[in-house]
Amino acid sequence: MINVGIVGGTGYTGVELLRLLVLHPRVKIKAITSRSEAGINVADLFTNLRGHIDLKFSDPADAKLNKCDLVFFATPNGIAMQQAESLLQAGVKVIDLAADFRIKNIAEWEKWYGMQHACPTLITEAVYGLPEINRELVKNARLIANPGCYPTAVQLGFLPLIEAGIIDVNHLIADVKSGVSGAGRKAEIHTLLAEASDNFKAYGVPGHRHLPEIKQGLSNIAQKPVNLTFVPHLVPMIRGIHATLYAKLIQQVDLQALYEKRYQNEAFVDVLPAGKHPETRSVRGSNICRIAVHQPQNSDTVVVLSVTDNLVKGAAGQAIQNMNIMFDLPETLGINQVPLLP
Ligand SMILES: NC(=O)C1=CN([C@@H]2O[C@H](COP(=O)(O)OP(=O)(O)OC[C@H]3O[C@@H](n4cnc5c(N)ncnc54)[C@H](OP(=O)(O)O)[C@@H]3O)[C@@H](O)[C@H]2O)C=CC1
Ligand SMILES: CC(=O)N[C@@H](CCC(=O)OP(=O)(O)O)C(=O)O
Repeated sequence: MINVGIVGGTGYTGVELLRLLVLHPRVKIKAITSRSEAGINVADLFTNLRGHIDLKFSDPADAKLNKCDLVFFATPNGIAMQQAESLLQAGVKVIDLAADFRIKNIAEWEKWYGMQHACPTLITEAVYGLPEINRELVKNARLIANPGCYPTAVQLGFLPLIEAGIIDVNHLIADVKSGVSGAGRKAEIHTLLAEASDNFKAYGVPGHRHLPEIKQGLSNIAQKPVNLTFVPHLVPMIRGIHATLYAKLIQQVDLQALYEKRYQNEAFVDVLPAGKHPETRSVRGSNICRIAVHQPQNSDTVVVLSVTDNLVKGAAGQAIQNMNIMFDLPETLGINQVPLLP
């Protein structure tokens, strides 16, 4: 069994990790931390877990994390970087769901995240955990930077086009919508029911912190710098990411065949038949990214639609996918749930 610790067990990604891990046949959850709920039974706070878990939240300072085989950080940015080094030294693997180890250029990270990096020496070693690109590196990793929710949907959507070298990478556009759980469980005015429901707005247009992450990933695939306009939106739904991606074709190929071939061996990427439009509810609660590729009116513009559940393929599910790969388990173990409809 893999002995697992979760730091930040009361946030939305933390409780999603719990929902998936309590039924994972090769995992034993040893510790779940919360500063605000320390001493409280996990199943008293999250009643969906009643009958599945018999643990109390512990304060992060008291949790015996260095006795675990793996620790997930489901914490705000800037927390994992303070503890990763000592855990690795104790032989514990680390998966950070936040952004502490995602960006290789430290000055760039410090600019976007507004803090000094506490552990720059580990950035080179950290593996960006998008298995569809980095599976071989994930296998031997000790430290995983789990991708952001927007970056997962956008990178998987653009990937086949960039790998094939058939689009102009200087003018990429990602128009992306997120449900409000993407903002986390902490109280904030913009996620109040009266603010977020029956409303729809863009935000972060001058610059969102996922922009450098997506550009870094796409530039690695292209093996040259890419230019991207990224516009996130908040939509009145709870879960889900819907990315509409635009690029200019510089070469005509059978796009449907390209996407089907690229993802034919990927358990968690589903390419829809030609002409279809994926819906966020078709992936809700699952680790699947569903993609459709279109070339409207046979013009030179390709439009890709990519949907995920931000809390699963965009966070907890992808983190468990990485864990399965790191521990040489079947990649789908414990995370092949059928999406919830309606
Ligand atoms: N929501 C989403 O869709 C996605 C989120 N992420 C990232 O995952 C991480 C967690 O997100 P989410 O679950 O939404 O966040 P939440 O705000 O919902 O939860 C944060 C959790 O971290 C704990 N925490 C906060 N501060 C500290 C601290 N200083 N030390 C230890 N624990 C702390 C909180 O519990 P307590 O205060 O009681 O200790 C809480 O359990 C974030 O970095 C987020 O950006 C990534 C992809 C998608
Ligand atoms: C809707 C919403 O507010 N989304 C969050 C991003 C989601 C997130 O969790 O950011 P990381 O993946 O980098 O951790 C935002 O725009 O700040």
